[in-house]
Amino acid sequence: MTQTNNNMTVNPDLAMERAKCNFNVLEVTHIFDGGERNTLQRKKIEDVALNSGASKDALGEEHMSPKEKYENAVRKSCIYATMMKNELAELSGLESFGVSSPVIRRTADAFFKEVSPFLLHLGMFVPTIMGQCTPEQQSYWLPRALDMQIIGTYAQTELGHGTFIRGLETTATYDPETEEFVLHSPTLSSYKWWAGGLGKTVNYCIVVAQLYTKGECHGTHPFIVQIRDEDTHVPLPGIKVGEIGPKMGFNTADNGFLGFDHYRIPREHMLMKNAQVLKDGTYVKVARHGKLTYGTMVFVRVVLVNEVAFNLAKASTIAVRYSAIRRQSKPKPDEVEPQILDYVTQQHKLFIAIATAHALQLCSTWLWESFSAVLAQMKGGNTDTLPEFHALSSCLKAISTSDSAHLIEQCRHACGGHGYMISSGIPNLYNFVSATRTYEGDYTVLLLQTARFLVKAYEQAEAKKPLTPTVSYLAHAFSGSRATWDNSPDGIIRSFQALAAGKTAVCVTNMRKRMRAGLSQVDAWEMSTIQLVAAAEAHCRAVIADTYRKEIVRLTANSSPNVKVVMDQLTTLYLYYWALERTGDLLMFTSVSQKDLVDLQIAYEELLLKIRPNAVGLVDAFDLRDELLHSTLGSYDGRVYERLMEEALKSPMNKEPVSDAYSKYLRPMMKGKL
Ligand SMILES: CCCCCCCCCC/C=C\CCCCCC(=O)SCCNC(=O)CCNC(=O)[C@H](O)C(C)(C)COP(=O)(O)OP(=O)(O)OC[C@H]1O[C@@H](n2cnc3c(N)ncnc32)[C@H](O)[C@@H]1OP(=O)(O)O
Ligand SMILES: Cc1cc2nc3c(=O)[nH]c(=O)nc-3n(C[C@H](O)[C@H](O)[C@H](O)COP(=O)(O)OP(=O)(O)OC[C@H]3O[C@@H](n4cnc5c(N)ncnc54)[C@H](O)[C@@H]3O)c2cc1C
Repeated sequence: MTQTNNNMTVNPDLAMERAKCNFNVLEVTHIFDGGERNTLQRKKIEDVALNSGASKDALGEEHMSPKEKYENAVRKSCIYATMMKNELAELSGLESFGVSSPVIRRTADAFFKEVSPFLLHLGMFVPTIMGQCTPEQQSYWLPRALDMQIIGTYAQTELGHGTFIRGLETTATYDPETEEFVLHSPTLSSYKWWAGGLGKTVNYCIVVAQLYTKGECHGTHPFIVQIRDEDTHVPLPGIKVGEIGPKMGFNTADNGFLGFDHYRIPREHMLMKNAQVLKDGTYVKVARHGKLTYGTMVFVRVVLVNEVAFNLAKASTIAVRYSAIRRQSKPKPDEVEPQILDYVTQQHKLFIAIATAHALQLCSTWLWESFSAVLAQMKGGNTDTLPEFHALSSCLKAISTSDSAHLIEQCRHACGGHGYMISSGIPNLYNFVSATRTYEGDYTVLLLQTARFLVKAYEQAEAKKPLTPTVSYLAHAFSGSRATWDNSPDGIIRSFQALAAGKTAVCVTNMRKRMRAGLSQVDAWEMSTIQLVAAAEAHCRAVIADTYRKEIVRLTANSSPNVKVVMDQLTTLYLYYWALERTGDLLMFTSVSQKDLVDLQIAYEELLLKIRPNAVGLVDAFDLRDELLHSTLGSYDGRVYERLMEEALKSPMNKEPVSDAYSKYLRPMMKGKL
């Protein structure tokens, strides 16, 4: 039976959940939007972009051929880009194209079940122009890129190398005679591979290549390169470009390959903010830090934390709403089948997903603010805070993407068989987010970057030298006793820090032992990398827990009592969950006892029950319109079975009563005539 609510027919179980929610949902929405004003502005943007129906497809994307899917994605990208230039730019308060605006990103998702072929233009091409060009170069390229007169991508990865940037093989050799660079792909493995939009969409790209001048190699540098004619879009002579083929996801992103045959570009097309080649071929290093050319990657790592938090919020909204309408099994024979959300194991699967979406959302805002501060310092020529920020953004990118992918998959498990339907929305979310764990720096590789920093910080702490803020807890690593366990939120966070410090200490001790036994520093490091990754992970969990807790306390200081309670419950749940996931480590590095852990498990289970009545309210507070969810299971009205059937009937397989395959294959086989 269904019930009508605000002119909408709502599933009665969902209506009941909403009636029993005991906190003000809108207040929580405001917290995560960064204030009521932002919520109103976001809603206005969503109304303008989505009310016209321009984001909808006549036929579901999933029923289209790869070519149709791509063309449809380009069609909608063009509609959305035009909206951004006109209606949305002004509304979003952005002077120009909303390169990093989370609201613009969020709204764009309504247009694409997978991704836009323009993602790399906005996500990396434009940011690279902004971050790596001189002011003169910027004034030439940026207006054209922002106005979409040219469309670009970021071509760094090659067939042979993605992680090891210094190993890239594409060459850019300066020719002082003509004042040009000659781009060349000397081997098959030097072909650029993966860049989004490269296959068919873009006419320009940032190419990262080994710079040679006066016979000397100066390492990798970025160049802006035209690859297709601005009018006909035909690839230019000397360019070999195409699409790389079907992938697990990203199938509307036309990821491409690119090779150069002695292809010439003007000298001015090297992006010269950090290093220059003068007309006579003299190489001049401008930047004070050797890794500033990696700046766009750092930017995207920061953006990705927000991106995956948003996608996890979508998956948890779908799975929690579905769990409220789905009834299954009969544990008490005299009662009706319970909503699956009443099962404690289901709550264990889902509430951590909500809490993690909150934790990552708040960490992403905090990370963005830290990034802005680092950029401001670097403008003044000070790069002192960059190593700590690189370590921080690396581990947050690694852990946020990995946790989100895992929890989105857990949301799918929580939806049983129906979660496996493309129309549930969850498979597309998983396919998108699982790629974020790999691109922009693989999980292991980035955690090892953080571990490098941790080991150095540990050595500084050992020498009683000052420590930077995110690792200041390492100063307590030398007390000689195990950290005292205490199950208050602050106590648990201190334990997480003790755990990170303890794991780092073990790594340092083992590496020193191995070196004393005759191993080189490189080999001793390599042999310790399993533990180094674990130390970096522990450090990151301590940072996330600390930031989440502090931010929630700060942001709810003036909230109504029930909002304070439910937000406190969720942060506590997050801390308990991770403490219980790491009991072995806690036993190694803190004074926690077996009894403490048994008590903590019981406290965790009781907390799940306290959160249970507010579960639907909590996901409603993400305020995700149906157009953003793309889900038969997660829509606001909970008409799950009706939507599943409606979607099934749209399948082209249902257009004819008998499939052609019957007369072609089945019938002959069954009649013994094949
Ligand atoms: C509608 C609106 C849209 C808005 C846009 C929204 C965006 C949405 C989000 C999605 C956006 C885009 C989609 C993205 C698609 C994917 C794109 C890509 O994948 S591009 C390719 C990315 N590639 C990588 O990330 C490669 C990973 N590898 C590396 O980063 C490096 O090779 C390495 C760090 C692993 C190693 O570099 P190397 O030069 O070899 O350095 P060493 O290990 O020797 O370390 C030396 C030293 O340098 C320090 N270091 C390294 N990197 C940095 C850095 N970035 N900043 C500062 N310092 C750095 C390192 O710590 C070492 O320091 P020591 O002091 O010596 O320890
Ligand atoms: C959907 C998608 C979109 C992409 N878009 C772009 C794009 O637009 N532009 C672009 O330039 N690139 C893009 N990429 C490429 C991406 O950046 C790389 O795939 C990524 O950086 C990983 O590098 P790799 O593929 O070389 O992996 P590899 O480095 O070969 O990794 C393979 C395995 O080896 C391990 N490994 C590698 N090095 C080490 C080490 N030093 N220590 C320990 N373990 C190690 C890794 O952990 C991993 O398990 C994209 C990739 C995907 C999947």
